[in-house]
Amino acid sequence: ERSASRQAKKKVVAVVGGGLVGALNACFFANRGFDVELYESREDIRRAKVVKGRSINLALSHRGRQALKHVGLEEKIVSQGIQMQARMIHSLNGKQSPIPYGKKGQYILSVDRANLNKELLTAAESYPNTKMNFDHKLQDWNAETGLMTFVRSDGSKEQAKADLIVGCDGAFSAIRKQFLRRSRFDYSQTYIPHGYMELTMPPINGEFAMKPNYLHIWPRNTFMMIALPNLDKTFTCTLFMPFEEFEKITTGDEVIEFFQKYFPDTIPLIGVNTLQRDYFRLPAQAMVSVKCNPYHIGDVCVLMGDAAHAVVPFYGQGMNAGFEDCIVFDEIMDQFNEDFSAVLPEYTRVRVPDDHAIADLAMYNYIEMRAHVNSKWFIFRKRVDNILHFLMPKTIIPLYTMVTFTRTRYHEAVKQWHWQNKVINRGLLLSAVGAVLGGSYLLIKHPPDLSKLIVSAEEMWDRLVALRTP
Ligand SMILES: Cc1cc2nc3c(=O)[nH]c(=O)nc-3n(C[C@H](O)[C@H](O)[C@H](O)COP(=O)(O)OP(=O)(O)OC[C@H]3O[C@@H](n4cnc5c(N)ncnc54)[C@H](O)[C@@H]3O)c2cc1C
Ligand SMILES: Cc1cnn(-c2ccc(OCc3ccccc3)c(C(=O)O)c2)c1-c1ccc(Cl)c(F)c1
Repeated sequence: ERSASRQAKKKVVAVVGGGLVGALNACFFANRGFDVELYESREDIRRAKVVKGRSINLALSHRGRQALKHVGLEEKIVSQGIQMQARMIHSLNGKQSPIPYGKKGQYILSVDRANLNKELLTAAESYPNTKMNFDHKLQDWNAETGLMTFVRSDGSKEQAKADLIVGCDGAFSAIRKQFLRRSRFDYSQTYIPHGYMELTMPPINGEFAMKPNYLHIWPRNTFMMIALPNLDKTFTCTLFMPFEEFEKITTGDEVIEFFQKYFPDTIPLIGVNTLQRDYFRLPAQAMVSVKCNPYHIGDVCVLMGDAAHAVVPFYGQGMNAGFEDCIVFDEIMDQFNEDFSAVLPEYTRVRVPDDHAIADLAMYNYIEMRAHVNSKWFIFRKRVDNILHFLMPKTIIPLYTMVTFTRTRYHEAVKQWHWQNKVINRGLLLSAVGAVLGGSYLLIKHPPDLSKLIVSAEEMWDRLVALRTP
């Protein structure tokens, strides 16, 4: 009877959304001994027949790896990823310039999205206290009672209750809908004018078409393209371009014309037919940035991952930020002894500033890259970053390094970056003033003999004229 009462005390946590963050979160809560009910609208992607489509990949970096480490999955996922040890910047003339991230051993990983999701679902399912409910699309839920209504693909409905509902149902979250009906809930969403399209770069003679251990980037201001390697020796290229530009390209010839103009080196690597086939396979997809606050309702519901903060993909941090949400929540559960009425408000207080900061940083990167960044500028900026970091490793840490290779809180990385910019600008100003003062001192101290100067200038002019006269 004691065990029954203990059994009765076990709380039920409903994780809505079995994507990357939901599946990982199920592991975190199952690890704590909760009864976890995972609800996912899609069928079990592990059972779906292997459709040899395009493999979509993502950049996994430190924050995401730390979350995987918490549930013992880091080694497994890292072993199935491909290291990208530097950026490879492709110039218009075909020149490739590798730029290290900074220190040796600092690399990001290209991981396959579907494979990662499957591994996380399998890990969640391995806990005896976790139940997987596929083909369960949340339709509505009640913030007072915690009662959820799910609809199945056969049209039938099911209801379920939980002590805690964790909304991990992505950028267009159904869980978040209830939040929107409540007062003092801040919400903003921004669609950017760019869309994205994924293209596959096949192997050439069974080998990678380009060097595999790099994040390949073609920065062309308005147009940008990146390529991440896959285990099957293909690259998944993502083309970012304004929708109005996508709409101008309507024929196979126009695709080649466009790539000839902006990404000429990729045509022989992707192949004309593959390029024309892939380009028209799917329309360009939209990118949305979502910010909201608070992330919780009472002690009943909390949002995590894209449901809480969808970010534009120009920092490669969306999944990493969502994975870090899981660690932060878990740490607060320890601090407040799993008391949801204290944990949820604290999670909002701690996490909102950081997720808003990465949303802003990703948008800043998008605007900066769209406006200024071609290959020369990209190379210049990153080389300056690396030199300053080398000269003053404790004072100047590139923003990308803080975001990608540390768990510095996102909003603190932004503060540090602003402070560093001030120091650098002040340093530049001082050295400019010093040069002017020093120069003028020398001119006053040792005035040049102007007559000699004029003679030598006249002599130079005569020589130039002589050169030009046949
Ligand atoms: C082009 C592009 C490139 C990106 N590149 C990177 C990158 O390099 N690195 C990185 O870290 N991030 C990247 N991201 C971001 C990353 O994809 C997302 O941050 C991540 O997928 C968020 O995971 P999530 O689980 O919160 O949401 P999702 O992955 O969207 O999962 C949500 C899940 O909820 C389910 N669901 C939805 N509605 C319901 C419902 N009503 N009931 C039940 N289930 C529901 C969905 O079926 C899905 O399985 C990129 C995003 C894009 C668009
Ligand atoms: C998937 C992924 C992982 N990281 N990054 C990333 C993003 C931005 C970066 O710098 C911005 C900058 C360069 C030069 C000047 C200002 C800002 C760097 C970098 O520093 O290498 C790396 C991406 C990515 C995603 C989309 C596009 Cl379009 C892209 F190019 C890269």
